[in-house]
Amino acid sequence: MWPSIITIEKFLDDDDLDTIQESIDAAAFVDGAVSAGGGNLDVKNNREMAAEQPYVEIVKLVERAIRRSLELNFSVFPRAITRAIVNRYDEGMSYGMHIDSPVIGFMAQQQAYGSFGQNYLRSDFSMTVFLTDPASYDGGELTFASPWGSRVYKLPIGSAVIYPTGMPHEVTTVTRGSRLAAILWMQSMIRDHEQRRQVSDLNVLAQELLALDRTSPLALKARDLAANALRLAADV
Ligand SMILES: O=C(O)CCC(=O)C(=O)O
Ligand SMILES: [Fe+2]
Repeated sequence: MWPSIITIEKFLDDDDLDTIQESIDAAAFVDGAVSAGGGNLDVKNNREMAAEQPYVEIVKLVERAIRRSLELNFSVFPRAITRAIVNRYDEGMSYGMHIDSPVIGFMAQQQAYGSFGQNYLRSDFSMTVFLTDPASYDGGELTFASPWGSRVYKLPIGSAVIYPTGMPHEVTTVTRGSRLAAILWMQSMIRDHEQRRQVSDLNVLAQELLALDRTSPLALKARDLAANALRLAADV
């Protein structure tokens, strides 16, 4: 069964967003074709931030936000993440229905960093962090062809959506303004979706019991169970 699509409100805080806006204003953008994977070149029409200083600042903030998000860590259990891409869709741009590469780096024409096979990452989850106020653009909806039907996401600035990477998705044409987002891929410590869900439920339960009473024997038992379940399942 597919894992569900997760949304995280205020994934980035106001300070992060202020710094990011300064970086965006200072940045140069190049053709997004440089990172089109697995035969998606024909449907990809967007731009992405050049790999220069303002971009490095954004990558740092996004990574810090990943580390501090309990919700993300206890649902994805990230083992490795790609560097974020900051993409941009101006009026008339879109990314047609596609699926992302199952292994980032594998058969990549443009991004062959290092020797062959280095830096491969199994993409269990994809993530979009919205960097534009939705009132300032029309269109640009991240839309999934999910097993539960079509699902549309156009979230507030600073919010994020995380989805299982195999799920077909598109970004519809922007018809007014510009839509910017940071996107990245994550490999989970736990490959199997059902097993990951179990470990996740246990860890969330333990957190909730500990929040009620950090010293209750029940909470401590749940903590140990959750930790041991993760230790058993984690492939690190
Ligand atoms: O901009 C987005 O929200 C998603 C972009 C995307 O699907 C991709 O780059 O593979
Ligand atoms: Fe995609």
